[in-house]
Amino acid sequence: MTVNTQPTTETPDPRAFGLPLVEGGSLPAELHSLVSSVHDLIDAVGNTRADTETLAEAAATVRGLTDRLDVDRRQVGTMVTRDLGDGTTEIGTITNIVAGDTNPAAPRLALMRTPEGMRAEVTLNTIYQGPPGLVHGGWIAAMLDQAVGSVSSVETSPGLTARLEIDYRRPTPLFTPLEITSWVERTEGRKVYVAGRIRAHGQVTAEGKALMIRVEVPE
Ligand SMILES: CCCCCCCCCC(=O)SCCNC(=O)CCNC(=O)[C@H](O)C(C)(C)COP(=O)(O)OP(=O)(O)OC[C@H]1O[C@@H](n2cnc3c(N)ncnc32)[C@H](O)[C@@H]1OP(=O)(O)O
Repeated sequence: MTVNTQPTTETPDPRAFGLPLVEGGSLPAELHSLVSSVHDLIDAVGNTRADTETLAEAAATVRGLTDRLDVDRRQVGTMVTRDLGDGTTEIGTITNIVAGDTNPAAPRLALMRTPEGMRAEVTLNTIYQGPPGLVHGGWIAAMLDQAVGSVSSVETSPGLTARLEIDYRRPTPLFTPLEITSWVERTEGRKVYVAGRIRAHGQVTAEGKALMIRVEVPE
């Protein structure tokens, strides 16, 4: 078995595959503000006990806004650059459910590069609830998938998750700062073995191990 411990960095340009690429810094402040407002709206809708008249009025208002916004859609697969805090950038889909800049359902997980791999802090509201007051187990897996996928992409080259294994060590609380870290353990050709961890109050709540398969880019 050949073990390559010196990953190569080669990020293909998505435009070569017909995918639009947007500079993250070029997204207007008004769009960020809209995404943030709709994020808060989702939380409010999920928890409201408003009277039926208010609910009906809100539904009509939201329907009207949807119709106004849904006139000029981005192409599916639109990519965006994101600053990783160390002078490097990564490229990901703009509506990525975990980290997408324009996805109001995303918790805005901003992974930054560290000497060990990647790290993010996030505090989750009831949009991500599974058991009472706790983060949904599938969402924990989604966040770890993103964290390991991102570190694999940045430290080697973009790939897809072939295998993901999660150990749920303790309940992961809502409304609590969570620290998410990820790192590359080793690479073997196209196979990248990665791992990640979620901590709350310094205690590990979940750990993940994954196998990423680097995408073969045609010449
Ligand atoms: C870009 C910016 C940051 C992005 C972050 C994104 C994070 C989110 C990541 C995701 O959620 S990806 C979406 C979920 N994953 C998928 O949809 C992948 C679906 N599976 C596939 O498309 C293919 O199975 C895959 C590309 C993973 C592999 O297919 P290939 O045909 O390219 O590879 P192949 O099947 O020949 O396997 C290559 C090697 O990996 C091994 N392998 C593949 N799947 C495996 C598996 N499940 N378990 C163990 N080993 C596996 C396989 O045995 C082989 O080993 P050897 O080279 O030693 O022979």
